[in-house]
Amino acid sequence: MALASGVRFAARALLRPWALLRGTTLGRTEPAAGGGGDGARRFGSQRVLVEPDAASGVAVMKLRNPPVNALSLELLTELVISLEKLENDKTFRGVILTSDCPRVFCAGLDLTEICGRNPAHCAEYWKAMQELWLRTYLSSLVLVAAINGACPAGGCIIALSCDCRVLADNPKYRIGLNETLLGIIAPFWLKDTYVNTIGHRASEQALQLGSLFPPAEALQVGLVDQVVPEDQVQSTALSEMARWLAVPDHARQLTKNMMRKATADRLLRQRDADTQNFVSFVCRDSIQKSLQAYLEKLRQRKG
Ligand SMILES: CC/C=C\C/C=C\C/C=C\C/C=C/C(=O)SCCNC(=O)CCNC(=O)[C@H](O)C(C)(C)COP(=O)(O)OP(=O)(O)OC[C@H]1O[C@@H](n2cnc3c(N)ncnc32)[C@H](O)[C@@H]1OP(=O)(O)O
Repeated sequence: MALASGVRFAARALLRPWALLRGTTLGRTEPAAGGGGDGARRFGSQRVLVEPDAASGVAVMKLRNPPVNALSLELLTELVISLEKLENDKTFRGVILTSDCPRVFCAGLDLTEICGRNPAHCAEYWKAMQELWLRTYLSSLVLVAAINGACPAGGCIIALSCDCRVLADNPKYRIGLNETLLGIIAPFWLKDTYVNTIGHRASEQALQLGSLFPPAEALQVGLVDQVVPEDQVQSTALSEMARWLAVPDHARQLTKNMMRKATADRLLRQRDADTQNFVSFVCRDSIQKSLQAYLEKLRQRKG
């Protein structure tokens, strides 16, 4: 499914050389764990490990930005590049998105990318977040989220952009859009994605309360599709992938586009306004203070 040319252009313009080169090993391949035949060679970058299996047409894409897979500008950029590489390789039909960090799938936006940063950086950062959402939400691939850890806010939106979600049955692994608890709000396209997944009334309540759902409640509200023992998340994600890949790609892709295009177009039509809105909102003194206080609280928790 071709993304709007504007998005492709934006992606290329966004993927500045330094972001690609800083500590990454883009393009370098290494044997996947356990060897494996042709096509089993890993590739990716410093923060995204891709384990492709050409025989099945499925790749496992692991977020590897310790300690909590906070969505730094580099991680956002590397995720877009890795996904684009797999989409352009017709060997692959599906991607399982998971975490290489223990206990956390993705901690959401890297708050250090917006706390104490200038408006120009916040704008660049938010464009990268928009781009990742557009890439995953509209991907021609089948995306299955194997959620093997905590999944708040920005991490939840990545999981929601996938076609389905498998969550480990650990009460510490909570998922949801908790932005209001930080004193911020989810932008309309996150709200739209939530509504498209769990419905308007459930979204209205969960967004206002900043709800982080434990597995049983996440399943009940429809935020995730399966809750399984932690050691069965990856195998269950593979089984779910097989179910989706049993459908002819073209028909599935056209149907996915029919279901999601209107939501994505809403952002595409007003990307710059959304960016300006984000920058003016997060750069307010009151919001900066709120985010700094939240970060401080996180850092003191271990004390
Ligand atoms: C009109 C609308 C306009 C604008 C909208 C405005 C904003 C955009 C809105 C929505 C989009 C998305 C927003 C977000 O994603 S905001 C971030 C939300 N994330 C969270 O609330 C999660 C915070 N983290 C945690 O709860 C825990 O860290 C976690 C459960 C993930 C893991 O716990 P654990 O005990 O394993 O680790 P910690 O000791 O807590 O953390 C380790 C280390 O990492 C730092 N950390 C954690 N999360 C973040 C983060 N999101 N950003 C940056 N740094 C983070 C933490 O401080 C520790 O650091 P250190 O002490 O230095 O080791």
